[in-house]
Amino acid sequence: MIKFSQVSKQYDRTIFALRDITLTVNKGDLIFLAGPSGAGKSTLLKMICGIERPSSGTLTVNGQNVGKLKASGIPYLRRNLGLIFQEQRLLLDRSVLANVMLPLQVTGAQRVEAERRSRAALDKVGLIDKALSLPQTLSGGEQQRVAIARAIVNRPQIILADEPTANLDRDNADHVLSALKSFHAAGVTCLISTHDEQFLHSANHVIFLDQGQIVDHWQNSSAGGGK
Ligand SMILES: Nc1ncnc2c1ncn2[C@@H]1O[C@H](COP(=O)(O)OP(=O)(O)OP(=O)(O)O)[C@@H](O)[C@H]1O
Repeated sequence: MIKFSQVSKQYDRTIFALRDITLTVNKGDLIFLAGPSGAGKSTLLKMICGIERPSSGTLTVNGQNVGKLKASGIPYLRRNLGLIFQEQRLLLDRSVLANVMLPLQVTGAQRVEAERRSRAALDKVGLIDKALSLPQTLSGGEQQRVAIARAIVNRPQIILADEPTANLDRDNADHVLSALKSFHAAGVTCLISTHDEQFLHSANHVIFLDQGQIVDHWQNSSAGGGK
């Protein structure tokens, strides 16, 4: 589904954000990316959705070679991706429901259908009662769950989440984690970067990055996680 073959990314001559990454993500995987600040976690996620391109090596996502995609091919690539990135903030002057409906309206869905699906997405993250509220009246954790609803409303095959629990308290972080796990349980492939020990504690599949390289990769097929 996602295949990195000896992929490196240099932002300039001196900084290797990623170095010689070889990695396969299979359909239905739930993978956490861990590692210190600057390790390359965000860069890896940004390459999968075409925000950044490989400097060398080959990256394919659903059979598409990301390094060779024209700019006009990027929206097509992202059609199958649900993105949860810090930079993609909610529009503060629109209701929660309107925010979640946006991706559907961009792809030309009928308003009634867009609203029905958006309400269903909000229901899944436990926020249907906030549909008509403005985002700033919600807590940080609730806003993050709205961002998750917006990311999944197009029924993506893959969710990419960059530090989805950053700045959240334990309760809200747990809500966010369980929302993501429920999409994984429904068959969605998830890649999640995190510093959150609690996330990692319950994880079955973790890739550790340091200075742009994979330094450890562990996978436990039984429930409960651990090395
Ligand atoms: N747009 C950019 N231009 C130049 N250098 C960048 C850019 N984005 C990231 N870098 C550098 O690339 C390296 C990897 O950064 P990246 O954001 O991928 O790490 P990270 O593991 O996600 O860190 P954090 O946990 O702090 O978010 C760092 O040295 C960073 O300074």
